[in-house]
Amino acid sequence: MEQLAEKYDVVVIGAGPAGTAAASAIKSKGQKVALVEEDLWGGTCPNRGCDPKKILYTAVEAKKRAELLTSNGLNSQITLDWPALMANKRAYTKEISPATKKGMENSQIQTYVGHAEFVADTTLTVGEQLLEASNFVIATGQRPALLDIPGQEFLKTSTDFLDLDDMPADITIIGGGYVAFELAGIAVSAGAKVTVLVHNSRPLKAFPQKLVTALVEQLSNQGVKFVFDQNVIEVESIEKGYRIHGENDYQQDTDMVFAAVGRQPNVDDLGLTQAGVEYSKQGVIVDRHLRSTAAHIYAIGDAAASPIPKLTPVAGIEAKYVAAQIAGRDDEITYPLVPTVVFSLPKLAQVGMTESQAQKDLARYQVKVVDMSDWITYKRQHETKPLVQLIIDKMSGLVVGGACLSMEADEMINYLTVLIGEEYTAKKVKHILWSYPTTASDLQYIY
Ligand SMILES: Cc1cc2nc3c(=O)[nH]c(=O)nc-3n(C[C@H](O)[C@H](O)[C@H](O)COP(=O)(O)OP(=O)(O)OC[C@H]3O[C@@H](n4cnc5c(N)ncnc54)[C@H](O)[C@@H]3O)c2cc1C
Ligand SMILES: NC(=O)c1ccc[n+]([C@@H]2O[C@H](COP(=O)([O-])OP(=O)(O)OC[C@H]3O[C@@H](n4cnc5c(N)ncnc54)[C@H](O)[C@@H]3O)[C@@H](O)[C@H]2O)c1
Repeated sequence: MEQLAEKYDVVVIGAGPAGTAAASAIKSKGQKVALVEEDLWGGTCPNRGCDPKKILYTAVEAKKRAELLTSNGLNSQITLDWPALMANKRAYTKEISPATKKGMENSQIQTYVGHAEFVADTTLTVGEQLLEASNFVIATGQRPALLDIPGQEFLKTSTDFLDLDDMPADITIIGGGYVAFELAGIAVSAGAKVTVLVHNSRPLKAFPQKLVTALVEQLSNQGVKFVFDQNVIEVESIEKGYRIHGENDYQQDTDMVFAAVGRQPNVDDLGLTQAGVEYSKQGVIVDRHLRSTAAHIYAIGDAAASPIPKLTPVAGIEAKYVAAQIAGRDDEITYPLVPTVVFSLPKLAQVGMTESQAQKDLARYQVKVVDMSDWITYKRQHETKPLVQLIIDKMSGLVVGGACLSMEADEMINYLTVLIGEEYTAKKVKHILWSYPTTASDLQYIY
């Protein structure tokens, strides 16, 4: 007997920040919505990404700030208690999945547990269940990429790191992006010997060279060993831990190896071909309306191959946009400025025009780097070489891009996001009465 399909206006696949926000926004517009999740409700960010990382980082940050004040007013030696810190993290994350699912159900969103797979362009299966809808939203996110090398099975990922029972004595991280720099900072602070293997000589490529070089220097001073221009070709299991083999006879033994070499979209086992949805290595191919090649199927968040940083606030904006599109709006998506922070030691943040974009037109743009070491904020904290970089449009005099390396970079970048986005002139910034002495009051010296 043929199985009857449950019918919805919209089925959303994936209950991460993108999918939950989309389902809520679509429901609030009066549509009948189902949301499918095969793993943890809430997705990557609160379960194995931003939030657990930030919980671990909060202790790391406190330790770092205390260390900077040692001999300058603080005496005690602070060490991280990894198992207790992990218990603190788990106390937070264990509530996320059930609470998120319940929250969706309380909003009258129909929830399904299992793997969604299209069987036609209007129908998908979740286990034995058939779901039919007029519109679909693919919000399936990404998973850590691994390396296609012998010993691939020994590689751990950021997900494993953020749930380690104990911090190993010696870890190696392969990669030179966000994850590598964040995990390195946490691990070295927790007492591990850390090696970062980068396959080229330019880590954190999207960030300004000078600030990245300063970050590498500061992490190195804290004990992180960076090895550049080294391609890993094999990971071998040995009696105690692993032996990493690289090109040119490079060899190194370690207790645990983490791959931090990017993320790959969860699109390959979704039955997309049956639905007429095209995809690439970057994710579901979408137009400026976030519509896939099947016009009634949208893709948002990390699963979409849109040219915008893959971050939680971006997923949220795309979710609300798609809900409005499904409800009848037809404008192209526009993004506000997207600030981004690498939570390392110290933090590295950026917003707006980048250094490499400015360098293509130096007749128009000025790149200005300011060393903030002598300012009260950084003197009192005893920070090593805090830097800020501004990109200034010489024609208008406006700041159009900013980057910052310091323990205050996350807050500084939020201020810059507002000032750049709202096109504040230097005169206007200097006219604002900021509370003093704070990160915000430093803005008057930068502009
Ligand atoms: C270690 C780490 C740290 C990060 N830190 C930050 C940060 O500090 N700030 C920031 O803004 N961003 C950060 N990010 C990025 C952020 O987590 C993502 O951008 C965000 O989670 C994307 O949301 P999403 O809903 O698109 O995808 P996800 O959160 O990945 O959710 C997708 C969901 O879809 C489900 N799914 C997949 N396939 C199917 C299927 N076929 N059927 C049913 N369900 C399916 C998955 O199980 C998952 O729950 C970090 C990421 C990582 C890995
Ligand atoms: N604070 C944050 O906002 C935050 C934190 C973590 C992750 N994220 C998100 O997750 C994404 C993934 O982070 P990530 O660090 O894994 O990726 P990434 O894209 O930031 O960096 C990947 C790194 O791996 C290197 N690499 C690529 N292929 C390689 C190979 N075959 N061998 C060796 N090295 C290789 C790249 O050169 C690069 O240095 C980020 O782009 C971001 O969207 C955000």
